[in-house]
Amino acid sequence: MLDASIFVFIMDLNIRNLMPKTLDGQITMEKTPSYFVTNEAPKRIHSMARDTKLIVVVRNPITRAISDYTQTLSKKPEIPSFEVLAFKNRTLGLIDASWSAIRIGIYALHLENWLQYFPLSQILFVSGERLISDPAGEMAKVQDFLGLKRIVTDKHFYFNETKGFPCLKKPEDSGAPRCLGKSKGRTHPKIDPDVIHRLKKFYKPFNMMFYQMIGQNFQWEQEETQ
Ligand SMILES: Nc1ncnc2c1ncn2[C@@H]1O[C@H](COP(=O)(O)OS(=O)(=O)O)[C@@H](OP(=O)(O)O)[C@H]1O
Repeated sequence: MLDASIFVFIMDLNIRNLMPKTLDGQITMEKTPSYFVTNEAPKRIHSMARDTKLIVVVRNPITRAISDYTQTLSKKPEIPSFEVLAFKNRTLGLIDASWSAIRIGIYALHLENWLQYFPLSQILFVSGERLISDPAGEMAKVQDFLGLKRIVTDKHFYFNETKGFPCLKKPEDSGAPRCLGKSKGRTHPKIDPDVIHRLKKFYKPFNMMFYQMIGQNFQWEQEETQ
């Protein structure tokens, strides 16, 4: 994940100059997880290319927070537990919304910033859950959104039992199947169910606001979270 300050620096250099040249009919894609939560990003991207199509992968914010924590933990094993970091005051049940792992999942808040510059029709929200359970279905939506022929289909994926995730088959060439790397799909630590319960209450109004803003309901409230 690109650090937000490095990202802003690259934007200042004018990212267009860093992109590969494209021919007519080709699309340039650029991916940085921190764009969505960087305040300056929508304004700068809009001033550079207002017709940019934006794709945002979202998953249950609680799972997202645990995933984020698991990633940090793998680099800094000495950090406090998730349960400790999640609260400002655990006795009062006060969630620490300034902790980035929690704050990033307040999708409605970040989206508000983007909607000042981009219409909803230019933004596709991809379900992180369906990207795992039905990667071809989710990729069909991505291809449609980008105005591409549906080249990537279920022929291209298989479920890898060892990885526990879908991987790429590469049916058209002789290349070996390819799964995402070790840093994707890590085992999450078990989190105290009371903390999960508190986080569900915390995120519910923000999730509702988000569903209303985008006219799409991800039903994260119905999920078993771990
Ligand atoms: N096919 C496949 N293989 C492996 N992992 C998959 C796949 N599809 C989605 N995921 C989920 O992607 C999560 C990692 O994505 P990141 O958020 O770290 O990506 S990034 O920061 O945008 O680069 C990662 O989160 P963790 O499970 O917490 O590691 C996965 O749940």
